[in-house]
Parts: sequence; C-alpha cells; structure tokens
Amino acid sequence: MQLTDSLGRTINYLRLSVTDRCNMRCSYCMPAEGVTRKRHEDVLRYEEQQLIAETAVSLGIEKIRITGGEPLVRAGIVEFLSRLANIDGLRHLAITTNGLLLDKMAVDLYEAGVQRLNVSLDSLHRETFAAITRGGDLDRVLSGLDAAERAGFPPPKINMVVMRGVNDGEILDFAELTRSRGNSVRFIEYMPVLKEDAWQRYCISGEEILQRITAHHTLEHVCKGAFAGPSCDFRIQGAQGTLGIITAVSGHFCGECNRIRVTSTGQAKGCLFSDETTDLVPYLRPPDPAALTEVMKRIVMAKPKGHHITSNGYEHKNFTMAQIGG
Ligand SMILES: Nc1nc2c(ncn2[C@@H]2O[C@H](COP(=O)(O)OP(=O)(O)OP(=O)(O)O)[C@@H](O)[C@H]2O)c(=O)[nH]1
Ligand SMILES: C[S@@+](CC[C@H](N)C(=O)[O-])C[C@H]1O[C@@H](n2cnc3c(N)ncnc32)[C@H](O)[C@@H]1O
Ligand code: SF4
Ligand code: SF4
Repeated sequence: MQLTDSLGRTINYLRLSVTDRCNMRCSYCMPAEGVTRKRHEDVLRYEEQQLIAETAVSLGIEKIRITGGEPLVRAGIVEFLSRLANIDGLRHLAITTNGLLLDKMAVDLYEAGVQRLNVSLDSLHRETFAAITRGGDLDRVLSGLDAAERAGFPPPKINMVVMRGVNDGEILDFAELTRSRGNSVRFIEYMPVLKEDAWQRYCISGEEILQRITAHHTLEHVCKGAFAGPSCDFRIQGAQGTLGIITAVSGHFCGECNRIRVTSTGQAKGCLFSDETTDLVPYLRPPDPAALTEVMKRIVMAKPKGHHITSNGYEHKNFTMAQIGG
C-alpha cells in the first residue's frame, strides 16, 4: 500500500521519539538546565508505541527511525527494537543517537535487528565537543562509532550541526572522515528552535558549507535512494563515505518530504516546524486500532506544504529538538 498526502508526496517514513530525556545537553538543542521532564505516565508505554508503529506500517510506512532525546537511555529499548524489527512490512529500522552508549550497546542493537545508526558528532576536538554538548565525552562517542562497526553495522552516518564561530573551522576535517574512516557525514544547517536572540549569527547556509569543501575537493553528485532523508549527497573521489548537506533552513526539500513524526508523549506532527499536533493518546488508552488508523491517515492528508523559516524575522515557538526528535 502506498501512503500519499494531499500534495501527492509519498509518505513512507516515521520518526518515532521514545523519550525526551538525554544524557547530553547540546547547546543548539536544549537549554542548559535541560527540558522539563514529562511525567512518567505521560510518556507512551512501549506497547502503545508498537501499536503506532504497526498502524503506520499497515498504512504504508516502510522506514522507522527511532529518536529522542537520547533513545538509548530509555530502559527496555533493545527489547522494544527487536519487536519493531519483526513487524511485517517494515523494511528499514534505524536510530539517531548521540553515540555515548554505543560502546556498550552496539552488539545488542545489531542483534535486535536495527539496520542503521546515525550518530551526532559536532567536533573532533575534545574541548569544543565538551563545550557544545555541555560536558559530553568525545572519546566515548568515537569508541561508540568503532563498536558499531565491530558489531556489524555499516559505518554510521555522522551528523554535524555547523555553527559559525563554534565548529565551522572543522568542516574540512569532517569531510576528511569520509575518506579516513569511511563514514558518511552530513552537514546540517543550524535550525532556530530555542528562543535566543540573534540566532542568525550561527547560521551557515548549505551553499557556503559546500563552497568551503569544493574549494579543496572535487565532488561528484550521488543519487539518493527511495527512503533518503533530506540530505543532498556528494562524494570526494575515491572516498568510501558520502558528504551530505542538510539545508534544513535554506533548502527546499519540503517538496520531497516523506515523513511524519510522533513524540514520546504521543503527539503526532505532520511537519517538524508545524504548530499543529494531533494527540494520539485517546486512540491508545484504551487501544482503538481502527480509530488510530483513521486519525493517522488524516495526519498524513493534513501534512503542511513546508516550513516558513527564513533567516530574516522568522517567529517561532520556543521548542527543543529533544522533545520532537529532530
Ligand atoms: N527541516 C527538517 N529537518 C529534518 C527533517 N528530518 C530530519 N531533519 C534534520 O536532519 C538532521 C539529520 O536527521 P537524522 O535523524 O539523521 O535523519 P535523516 O537525515 O532523515 O536520516 P536518513 O534516514 O539516514 O536520511 C537532524 O538535524 C534533523 O533534525 C525534516 O523533515 N525537516
Ligand atoms: C534531537 S536529536 C535526537 C537524537 C540523539 N539524541 C542525537 O543527538 O542524535 C536528533 C538530531 O537533531 C539534530 N538537532 C538538534 N537540534 C538542532 C538544531 N537546532 N539545528 C539542527 N539540528 C539539530 C541533532 O544534531 C541530531 O542529529
Ligand atoms: S541533540 Fe541529541 S544528544 Fe544533543 S541534547 Fe539534543 S537530544 Fe541530546
Ligand atoms: S520542514 Fe516539514 S515539510 Fe519540510 S522537510 Fe521538514 S518535516 Fe517535511
């Protein structure tokens, strides 16, 4: 079955957030004090999230990305993932993680049936990494990347949020990782989420990032697969990994958007930046699969055309990416 929205876009990808808690405090994602903790009873139980996943797959979703907060901090995550991996019709199960717990968990995740990992990593310098993440340990993330490959995963994709004056001096070092380590690296435009003054000062457009790389390397364009995300991909000749640019702010990938989102408290969103949410809890407590199916179809049909962020004068609600899952 093919799931299509009112604009004819194929919707085949669900981003399911399992927690808004995190063992890091990245400055671009959440305030220093963290996010207000959701009450335990407000966070969906795994059985409820599994019903959402099964319903989505029955409607035509073929890829699920588990996100958070940090998905690997939630107790019982490995067993949950192995149940998801067994859903008939689900072709891709992936996780986006900060990598801190991968050295301990990579083997279990692989055995549970997770196919791919995306790992956030914004600096290769210990001090800069600790400053951006407010205390994160770079060495643990790097050993997590190694552990993932030892466990059998393909080299994880690395996500770098590029911020002017913070880590933009490392763009070429990250590009080099596609040759030296063989990982694919995606450079992400900084998105304004927290209500902070002059957020534009951090923004570097995908175009500028690309120019800085092409000043040193000849890049070849790489074709996207059917379940590709918003990244536009290139390769330095001979490199095993690709280079991707995620123009989350300046770009126009909304026309090809293929996804919906559900937060850890069961709020479904047709668009990352939309203020519209649909509460799925009434269809889960008690579970009503038929009504859940109908409401999820409606969310897809009501999916907005795109976001309205521009670097000038965009007014946004104060939200943290950790609450939505990126
Ligand atoms: N604007 C926008 N940004 C997105 C969207 N999906 C993911 N991102 C951002 O892209 C970056 C990378 O996200 P990931 O969790 O690795 O997901 P992905 O890029 O879809 O991953 P793949 O499935 O491997 O292509 C993060 O900063 C996300 O917040 C989207 O639909 N819209
Ligand atoms: C919210 S995190 C959740 C998963 C996991 N904790 C991690 O960091 O990978 C998902 C993605 O959102 C990205 N992200 C968070 N805040 C962002 C922002 N302000 N601009 C761009 N990307 C952001 C992160 O870099 C990460 O790749
Ligand atoms: S980006 Fe990920 S690791 Fe960093 S604070 Fe947000 S949820 Fe946590
Ligand atoms: S901003 Fe909204 S419409 Fe655009 S790609 Fe992201 S989720 Fe899709």
